[in-house]
Amino acid sequence: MPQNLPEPVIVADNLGIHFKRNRRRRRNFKDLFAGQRRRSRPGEFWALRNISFTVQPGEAIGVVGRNGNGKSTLLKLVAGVLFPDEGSVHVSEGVAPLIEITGGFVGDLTVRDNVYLTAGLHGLSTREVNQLFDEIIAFAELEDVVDTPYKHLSSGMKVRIAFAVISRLDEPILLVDEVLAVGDKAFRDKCHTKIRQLLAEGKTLFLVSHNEKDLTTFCTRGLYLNKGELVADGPIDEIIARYNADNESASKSSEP
Ligand SMILES: Nc1ncnc2c1ncn2[C@@H]1O[C@H](COP(=O)(O)OP(=O)(O)OP(=O)(O)O)[C@@H](O)[C@H]1O
Repeated sequence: MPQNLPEPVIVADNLGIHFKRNRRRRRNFKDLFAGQRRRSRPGEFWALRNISFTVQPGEAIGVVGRNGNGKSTLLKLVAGVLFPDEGSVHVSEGVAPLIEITGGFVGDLTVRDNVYLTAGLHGLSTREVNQLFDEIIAFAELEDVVDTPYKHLSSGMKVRIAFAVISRLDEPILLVDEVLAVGDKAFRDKCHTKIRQLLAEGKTLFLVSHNEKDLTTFCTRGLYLNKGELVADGPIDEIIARYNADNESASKSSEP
């Protein structure tokens, strides 16, 4: 008898996106009607191409790859912050993204207003945010700056409040980019405990990290991106071993 697998929460099918070098580029509304098979123009390069994978609910996936190899771009595509130029990514559940240090927060708004805005955008009512607000601020340990404009916070403080909000959105999929590396050790430990709790509740995790310990602690499966291609998809230990082996040989070949 075939096993009844649950419906996947993320399906990436031949996903690709290209950027223009030396210029920030976002797809505009007109691009949406320009057809799926836009070819790369001069000065453009594929940041990701031919990426296909399926994620089941509750999986914890670590994304590895050297700097600039497309990890954050992949998370942004899953979060719906960027649109693909080729292929598609279908995400069937809500996503809580912690993908940039700003967490999508607005610099001129206070910490308080940003908490209400971000939680509101993810569907929480004002009453629900009222109930969660003190817990969020206490987790972030930012009681003293609740009415300070977000832009005046330090990098570590920004990550604290972003994580505190994002981790309480109760979305089934959590996307975490390298940002946690910015927090101090005590806060990182708190975040790790929270991530463990969310995984135990059955949430799906996508974690981009250069920290092997974090990857092996939280993730069971790894995706290895190299020059914008998905070169390996498998158990996290095997993926890390392959990534390390590739990098050792790369650093040896560049020795004088
Ligand atoms: N908006 C953009 N416009 C132009 N190029 C971009 C844009 N965003 C990313 N890139 C480029 O796409 C490539 C992949 O970037 P990405 O941030 O996904 O890499 P990464 O693997 O997350 O790197 P890191 O480990 O340093 O965080 C890089 O060459 C980067 O410069």
